[in-house]
Amino acid sequence: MFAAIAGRYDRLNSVLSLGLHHYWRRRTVTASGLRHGAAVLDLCSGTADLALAFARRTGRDGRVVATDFCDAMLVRGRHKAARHRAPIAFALADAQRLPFRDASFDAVSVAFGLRNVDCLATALGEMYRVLRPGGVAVVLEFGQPQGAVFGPLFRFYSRYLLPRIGGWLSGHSEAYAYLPRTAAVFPAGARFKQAMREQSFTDVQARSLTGGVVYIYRADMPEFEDIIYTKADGVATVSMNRPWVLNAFRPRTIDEMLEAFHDAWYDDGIGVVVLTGEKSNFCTGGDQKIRGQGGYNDESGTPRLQVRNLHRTIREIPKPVIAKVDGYSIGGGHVLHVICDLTIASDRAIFGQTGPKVGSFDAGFGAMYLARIVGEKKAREIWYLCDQYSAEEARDMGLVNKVVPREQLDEETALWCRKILAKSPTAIRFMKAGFNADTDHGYGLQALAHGATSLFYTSDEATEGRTAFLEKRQPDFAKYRRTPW
Ligand SMILES: CC(C)(COP(=O)(O)OP(=O)(O)OC[C@H]1O[C@@H](n2cnc3c(N)ncnc32)[C@H](O)[C@@H]1OP(=O)(O)O)[C@@H](O)C(=O)NCCC(=O)NCCSC(=O)CCC(=O)c1ccccc1C(=O)O
Repeated sequence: MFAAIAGRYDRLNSVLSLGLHHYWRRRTVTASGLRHGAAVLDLCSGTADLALAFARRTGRDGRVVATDFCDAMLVRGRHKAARHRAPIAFALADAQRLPFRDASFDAVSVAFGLRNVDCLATALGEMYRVLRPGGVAVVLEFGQPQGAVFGPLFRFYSRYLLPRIGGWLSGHSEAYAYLPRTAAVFPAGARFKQAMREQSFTDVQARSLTGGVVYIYRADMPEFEDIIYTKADGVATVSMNRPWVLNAFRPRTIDEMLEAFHDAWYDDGIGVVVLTGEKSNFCTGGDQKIRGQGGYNDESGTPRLQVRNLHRTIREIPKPVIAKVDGYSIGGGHVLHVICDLTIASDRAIFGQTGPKVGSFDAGFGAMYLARIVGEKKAREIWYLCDQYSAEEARDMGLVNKVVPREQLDEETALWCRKILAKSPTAIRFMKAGFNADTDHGYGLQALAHGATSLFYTSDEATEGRTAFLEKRQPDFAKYRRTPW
């Protein structure tokens, strides 16, 4: 159908929109806020009008890639780009399976295309995937104008006049009956904003133009790569987002969590922080796959894990931190929930330490504060045996405040947040400081303990633990049992 109308597509766009489509596209480019030199991916480009508008904005140093699943449209776009000497690359591509690497564009745009895809969520997910952190998505799409006069007028135009004029000028009446049909059922406005939020876009905005005939949506790809950080109704949520390793963390993850916690600390609108993990797991501690000879390597290859600062920040932020735990809370991921003020767990949560199995330990708050919570004998059992404990067992030992069925975890956590937010923030702040005071002496111990862990990481014994995990075998520590110092 799209191939059949490609030849007359541009002229019909101008006739049917009374020339407004150029203005709408210019406004879309402006809404993106992009500058010279940016890399833009335009989806469902058709004859490349929006890609051309972007190319004018991003200039010679920029990169614009125009894609469509209809080759006949792209052929027209290619000729047009050549006529305008616009540096645009063209690619045949399905918006639901983009042939581009993760995080490779500053902006992804689409005009009048998303209502044609089979699965909107999949296409939005792909847009999110190829955007780099801090990038922007802009969508231009039809709305459904309301209002006592303009609404019925517009519906009359799109139901009766547009298909006739379109059919008459293009010779393909079905194509121009299809357009108003899909526009009328597209989830415009608030529903589309929600669809974008569900794909983790943040700061989603919608602006209606020409009385609601079209909407421009603009949304951000969060600056963070390893976490999802959101703020709503007085609650900041920090969610670890590396599901392929069950949310195990690397140096960048810890750096980003620190940044998010500091933002929540200084935001007067925030009264509670929720720490959680994406895709049904909390966290499984340090990422053993990037653990080198001296510890957890950052992207430049330097061992540098700011776990000590993160533990301090969770303790010191003058607002309660609630761990919302589903799935595994294991190793360094277990220590994180231990340090949080409160823990709410789903009935499928699993808790435990693994350090002595994988060549690691936390002899700081991970030992001392754990023992304060569950008692000396139990804390020693947890670290020496490295067993796993169910949510009910964790609750029975005082490690978890409440266990709820998985489907109630969000609502229960939100309820606890609301209860806290209704209380005096100063009273809560001083109560937290008072509770902390009892174990604040642990800071020196923590510095020594984490220093010892870093030194331990350089040893053959610790390397055996890590290597055994990666090779999926039991570690052999027998030869490291030496005469005590
Ligand atoms: C959590 C498991 C028990 C889950 O087991 P299972 O259900 O069988 O799933 P798997 O197939 O094992 O996992 C799926 C997939 O994820 C990968 N993965 C899981 N966890 C990690 C991880 N931590 N690092 C890297 N990769 C991980 C796993 O390999 C699979 O991938 P494939 O490619 O498919 O193989 C089990 O997964 C498990 O035991 N995981 C390891 C838990 C662990 O030992 N964590 C590290 C503990 S040490 C630590 O966290 C220190 C860091 C730290 O915080 C610290 C540093 C310095 C001083 C103090 C501290 C401190 O702890 O406070």
